[in-house]
Amino acid sequence: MGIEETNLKDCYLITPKVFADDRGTFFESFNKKQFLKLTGLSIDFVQDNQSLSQKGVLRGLHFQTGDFGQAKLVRVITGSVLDVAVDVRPESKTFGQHFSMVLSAQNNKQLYIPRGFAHGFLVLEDHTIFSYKCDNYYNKASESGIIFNDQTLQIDWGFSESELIISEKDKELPTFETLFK
Ligand SMILES: Cc1cn([C@H]2C[C@H](O)[C@@H](COP(=O)(O)OP(=O)(O)O[C@H]3O[C@H](C)C(=O)[C@H](O)[C@H]3O)O2)c(=O)[nH]c1=O
Repeated sequence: MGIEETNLKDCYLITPKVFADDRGTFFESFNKKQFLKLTGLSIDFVQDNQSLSQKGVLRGLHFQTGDFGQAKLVRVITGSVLDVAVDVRPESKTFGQHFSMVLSAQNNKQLYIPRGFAHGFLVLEDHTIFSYKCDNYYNKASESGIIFNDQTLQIDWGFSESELIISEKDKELPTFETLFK
């Protein structure tokens, strides 16, 4: 497993070791001991989530507040997404900065997103299955988020807004300024 820290402290890009043979491929999608050895983080995931989306769907930017914050290990099982993690830790040197990366069934890359980050992704092809592990349970009352086209964050999603499929809930998300300034 290869691991590298992104421009955002504690946010890691992981490339699993893939074993290929004439049947296909195999890789360990998570190994707690290896993860601790390479990051120094002892993580206990308690919930796995999965979503299926068509091309143009944008989910996020979401996070849970306070004690209900979630660290996530995200990956794509089929298809591909542009995945985006935003540092929303006010005390962080990279507060308000983001990291984006294409995660796909081809590159098998995963992103570890610590608590205190907002997360979202844009789906790049139909029938994309997105799967992720969370270290805290879903808590609807603590859900928060930032509007995808936030002017402060300036995230380049690569799609025009007319092409996007976004939930009514996500269309109403507040701006970064409203939440943090
Ligand atoms: C997240 C979640 C949702 N739900 C229920 C609530 C809704 O009735 C339904 C769809 O939820 P939502 O529209 O929030 O799903 P996404 O837009 O994919 O939300 C996720 O999208 C971004 C990218 C994330 O990183 C978050 O983990 C998560 O917020 O599933 C649950 O029952 N448990 C859960 O953990």
